[in-house]
Amino acid sequence: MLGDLKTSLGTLLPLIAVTVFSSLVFLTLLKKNHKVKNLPKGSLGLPYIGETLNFLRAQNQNQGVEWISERVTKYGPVFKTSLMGAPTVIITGQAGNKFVLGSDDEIFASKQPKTISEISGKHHLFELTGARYKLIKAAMVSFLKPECLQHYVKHMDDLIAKKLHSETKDRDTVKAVDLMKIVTFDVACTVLFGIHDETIKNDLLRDFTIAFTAIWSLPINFPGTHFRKGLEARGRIIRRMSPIIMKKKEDLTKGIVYPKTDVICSLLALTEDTEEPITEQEVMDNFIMLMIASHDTSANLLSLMIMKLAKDPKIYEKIREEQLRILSERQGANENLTWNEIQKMKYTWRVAQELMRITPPVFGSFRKAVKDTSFGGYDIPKGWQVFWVACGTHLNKDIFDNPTTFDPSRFEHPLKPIPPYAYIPFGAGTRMCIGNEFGRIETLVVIHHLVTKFEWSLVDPNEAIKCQPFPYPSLGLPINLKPILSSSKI
Ligand code: HEM
Repeated sequence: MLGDLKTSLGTLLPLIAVTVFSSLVFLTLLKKNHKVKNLPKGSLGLPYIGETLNFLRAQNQNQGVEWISERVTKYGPVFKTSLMGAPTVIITGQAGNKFVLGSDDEIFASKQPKTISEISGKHHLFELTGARYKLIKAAMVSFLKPECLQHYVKHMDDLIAKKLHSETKDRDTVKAVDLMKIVTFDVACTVLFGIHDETIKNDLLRDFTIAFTAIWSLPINFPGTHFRKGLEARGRIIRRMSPIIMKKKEDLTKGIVYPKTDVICSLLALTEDTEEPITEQEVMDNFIMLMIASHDTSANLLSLMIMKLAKDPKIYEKIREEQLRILSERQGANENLTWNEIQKMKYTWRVAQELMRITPPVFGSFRKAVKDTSFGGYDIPKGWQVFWVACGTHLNKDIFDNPTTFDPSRFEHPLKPIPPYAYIPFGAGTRMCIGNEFGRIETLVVIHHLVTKFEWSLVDPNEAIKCQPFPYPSLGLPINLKPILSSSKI
């Protein structure tokens, strides 16, 4: 992000133009709101830039929670700021989460920063509302619901075991973040999208890596910027994927594949059932969006788990015990994990839940007020952004006792029930994550293979976390990895 600013003087010229133009838009938005009497307290900072750089700097230093809590202390749980070029109201707390996440499209539209919509496209779930949103979401959910996913456990298990083996073979040290990104990308390509060709997968991974970086840059379309490189990567992804999508369409008509074969097929199958058939553009944009939504989030959770397990041998041992017990109770000659075995991984998942409580992969997300509304006694003008954050409830001592203590057992026997909209690593309400079950299975299978086959230690036990915007170890988490040779049934 700051690298973009430094590239060259040439880069700054379009930035100035964008800033001047956007400042005018920004001032117009504010002017329009002159009738609004009671805006939340807080600072809008400079026009357009607002408090963006300050916020991103805090995120980069893993101080996002502190950035929010300083303002909550100063202004209260609902406060105004300006982020990513637009006036923004940040709403914290359980009632606030319920208001933002529980409201429908008529009050808040799902709204992503320009970089996301330009790179992932404008025809996917995050950008859609109304009947089209429901239709496309239903097609994806038909593949992602547990009843369907349980048929893919064996496939995922095979893929993950092979990938972990091939990527760590003859290596004493690996960067765990890269390893997890490679594994989750491979699973998404193969299981979600039915792409099996290794060369295509490698090319796609290269371009998606460029696209991921561009999503968190300044939206300056100029040679050399991350954003321009991201748009070029999008072009290459489209050229590579078009023939694959066309072929699946033909195969679907011939009955060679069927809607539940993968997510692309389930989207293409919509063509026959709707008055307004699904377009290739819609399939493409939803493919790109889903790849972005599914891959980095799970890789992030897994990287944090690898870090936690290396730092806390007691938790590593308890998870390993659970996983070995599952293997020892296995009947017959089955070599693969089963759906039932996944359901037995209760402690392992509680560790993941507790990690996502303290360090959620998704810090928060934007909405846009579709009409004037109000919350907590303050007005929220039409056109303003609203930002919900997980930390407002995840670290609240009235909801979670000793909120900074890492204690997976709080998800086993909670002393008091967790209220709705308080634990939200996957969001909540209408726009709640539809891939949570896929993410859960993938995480548990990877951890199963890691703890039953490997021991590892951190190269730098003091490695810091940096939010980019996901909270990744800043050096990519290099680990010394050692295979465990003695376990039976492994
Ligand atoms: C640990 C893994 C994951 C985490 C922490 C996570 C988190 C989230 C969160 C917080 C949201 C809500 C965003 C908002 O309200 O603006 C969301 C939405 C979404 N996620 Fe996930 N996610 C994960 C894995 C996945 C996977 C594996 C997939 C796909 C297979 C996926 C697909 C989606 C989609 C499509 C949405 C948008 C839903 C909608 O707008 O209706 N996610 N995710």
